Amino acid sequence: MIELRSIGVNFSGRDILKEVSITFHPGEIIGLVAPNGTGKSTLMNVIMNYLQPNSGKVRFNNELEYTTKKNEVKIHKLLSMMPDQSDLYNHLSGKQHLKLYSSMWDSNPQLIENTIAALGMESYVNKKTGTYSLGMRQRLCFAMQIVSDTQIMLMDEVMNGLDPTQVEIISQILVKKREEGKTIIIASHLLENLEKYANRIFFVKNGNLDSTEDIHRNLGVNGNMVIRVPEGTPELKQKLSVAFPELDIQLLANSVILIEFPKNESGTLENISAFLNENHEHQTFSVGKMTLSDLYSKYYH
Ligand SMILES: Nc1ncnc2c1ncn2[C@@H]1O[C@H](COP(=O)(O)OP(=O)(O)OP(=O)(O)O)[C@@H](O)[C@H]1O
Repeated sequence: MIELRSIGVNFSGRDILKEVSITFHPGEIIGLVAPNGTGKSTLMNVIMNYLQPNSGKVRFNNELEYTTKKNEVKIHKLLSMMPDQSDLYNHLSGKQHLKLYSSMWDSNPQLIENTIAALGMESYVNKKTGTYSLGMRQRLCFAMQIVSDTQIMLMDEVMNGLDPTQVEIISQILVKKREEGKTIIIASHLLENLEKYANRIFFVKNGNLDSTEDIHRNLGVNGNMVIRVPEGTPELKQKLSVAFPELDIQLLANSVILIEFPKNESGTLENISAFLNENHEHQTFSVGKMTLSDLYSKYYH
């Protein structure tokens, strides 16, 4: 269990984290989501004690804090941060890296073979990592953390550079680790993927961690539906806003227009469909439940 108590981090007069208080439990996958440069890595660095916060404390399992070097050693037995690809030694093989992590955390050596098999690394794990592709290096970094078998695992962009099959395999391993009672914190920009396995997701904004549950409630968008109009233009958005002033309508950077409406208002859907058919020649549009990406666009708009 990790308890963050009023964590504050300030860089050059800018609050990156503001009095953040939150508890993460065993058997939970936590998703951290935010635009680049918002504070996700900063939060992880505070949990690792790579960065001392300006205020507040982190407490582990109701007893341990970073008050002494001895405590730090104890905490780092419970905790691991997924290594970065730049941490790999090009002259060592994947297997040597796995053995290193296994011995550093004194975990069950059987986990090495199990993880190699689960991630399909058999064909290259004995080769030097200097010969690996980006995806192979990323898989190895993930495997190293899995082999460490720590109670708490922090992962920054775990799915970086992985193909869809690998993303699926790693997602399944994460779910399995959660079932074993691990606490896993993942910073990711792959929202659709995160939504599949995260128990709680937080958006970081203005130094705060806001749960998507709270955001749904506060924005009053629970159960809302969304119409997505591809190839939207500022003119079409303007026309829609005039015709439906009561609705939230956004033109996103990728030229998609998002029109949000409450689920039970089928009349609204019919009116918008009719309007689009009249004003948006030869283009299709789709209707669906509001996704995490939609919420993200709305929240960071
Ligand atoms: N040691 C530091 N000194 C000064 N500013 C820093 C330091 N570390 C991070 N920052 C700043 O704090 C902000 C948050 O950085 P952070 O690395 O936590 O972002 P992030 O959300 O993880 O971004 P990304 O998605 O790009 O990884 C950024 O503006 C960054 O420039």
